[in-house]
Amino acid sequence: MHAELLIHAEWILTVDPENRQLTDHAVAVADGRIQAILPYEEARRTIQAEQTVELPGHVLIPGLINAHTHASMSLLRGLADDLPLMTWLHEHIWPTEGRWVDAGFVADGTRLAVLEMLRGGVTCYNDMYFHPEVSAQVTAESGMRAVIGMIVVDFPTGYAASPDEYIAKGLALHERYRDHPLIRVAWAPHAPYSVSDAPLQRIATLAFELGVPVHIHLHETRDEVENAENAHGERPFARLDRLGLIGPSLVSVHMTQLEDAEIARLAETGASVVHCPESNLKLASGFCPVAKLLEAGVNVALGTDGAASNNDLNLLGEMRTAALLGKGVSGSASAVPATEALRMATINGARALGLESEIGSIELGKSADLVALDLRDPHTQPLYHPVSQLVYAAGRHQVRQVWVRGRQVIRDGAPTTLHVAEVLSEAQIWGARIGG
Ligand SMILES: CSC[C@H]1O[C@@H](n2cnc3c(O)ncnc32)[C@H](O)[C@@H]1O
Ligand SMILES: [Zn+2]
Repeated sequence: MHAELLIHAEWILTVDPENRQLTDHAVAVADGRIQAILPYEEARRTIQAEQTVELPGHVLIPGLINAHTHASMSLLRGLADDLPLMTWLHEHIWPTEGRWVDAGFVADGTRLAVLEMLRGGVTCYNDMYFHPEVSAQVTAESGMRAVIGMIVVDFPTGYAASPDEYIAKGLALHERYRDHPLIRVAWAPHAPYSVSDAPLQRIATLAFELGVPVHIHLHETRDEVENAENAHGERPFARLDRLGLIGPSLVSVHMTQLEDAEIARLAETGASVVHCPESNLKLASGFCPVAKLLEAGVNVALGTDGAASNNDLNLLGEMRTAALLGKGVSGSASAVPATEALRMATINGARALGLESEIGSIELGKSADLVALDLRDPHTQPLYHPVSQLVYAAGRHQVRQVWVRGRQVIRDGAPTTLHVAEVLSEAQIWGARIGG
């Protein structure tokens, strides 16, 4: 058998339905896809590889999936800290966005975020931000994978003037990326409090027709739910259900306020939840009942949210926080074990984004979106269970090799498609402009 690439790793965590942990195996890649997973000796005998990468002491995992972020908000990292959500948004973030966000901001911010994420082993992200056509282009150029949000809000911004215009721009984006190998699109109405019934109903119809996900902030804080109940006598979840949005394409982000009946409804309809533990902690938004959701059979993925509320785009850190917080919130040390946190950051993210047949696990025929971490560091030794070191102890500097669709985008810790000094210099210029 001929392969373009053979990756020989000391451990492989497949995250496939059998959740295999393989030792001394190799993954063969052809045409950007996983062609074989074999014991290394057998691979050596049977596969003619153009390139072999030897990874002693490394664990190979599926690329991590950041299921909710606002990539270009990386340029607003550290601008306004230690505030609750609504003060942070209304008094700091939205005024700053109104003044500074344009296509150039989104290009430079997305590049900074893509660089940070690739270096942290994230190979795919789900975005919601202004000028999505710019994020899509920058991401595709960097060789990363993304689901780009076709954003909708009721109010005018520098990007669009009305819900109809946001939707028209979204449809144009969908058309532009219809057959792209790395870029997909999703509807991204910002939140129930910022998008009214008519555009939400139209989005429900269009999502069904186009077969794309609907990505929305939902039940982020108790205030959000109480304000809606006081104003309209209805919880936002019930309103979205009435408008036809609770279903298999729903990617509901945050969900810190959930009643048992809502959890049952999520499970029954096949909707996904994206848990953003660090953003929820930093904004003191509340706690998503992850253990209960998993128990009920709801698909729970992991996201960082934007770097302005996290303040990093580190999925390794997010797995650790999710595993620890899941135990704290449920009162059970067995809740959200390391293997589950890894599933949330990989296959569950893929499922939420409608990409389960393509990414999220190391399986035959799937895209070769792969990450190798070197565990030969004092804080990840000795090694009883690779998944334990990965989730509870590993850091981003241990991400050494990253491939997306079989293309190496990080080699020995350094990007192959982005120029670090240039990306940092543009970020510093924006920092001086905005802060000065
Ligand atoms: C319509 S573009 C996205 C919009 O969302 C804002 N945002 C960033 N983080 C959050 C959050 O945690 N909750 C609600 N809205 C958020 C961002 O600043 C953009 O304006
Ligand atoms: Zn968000």
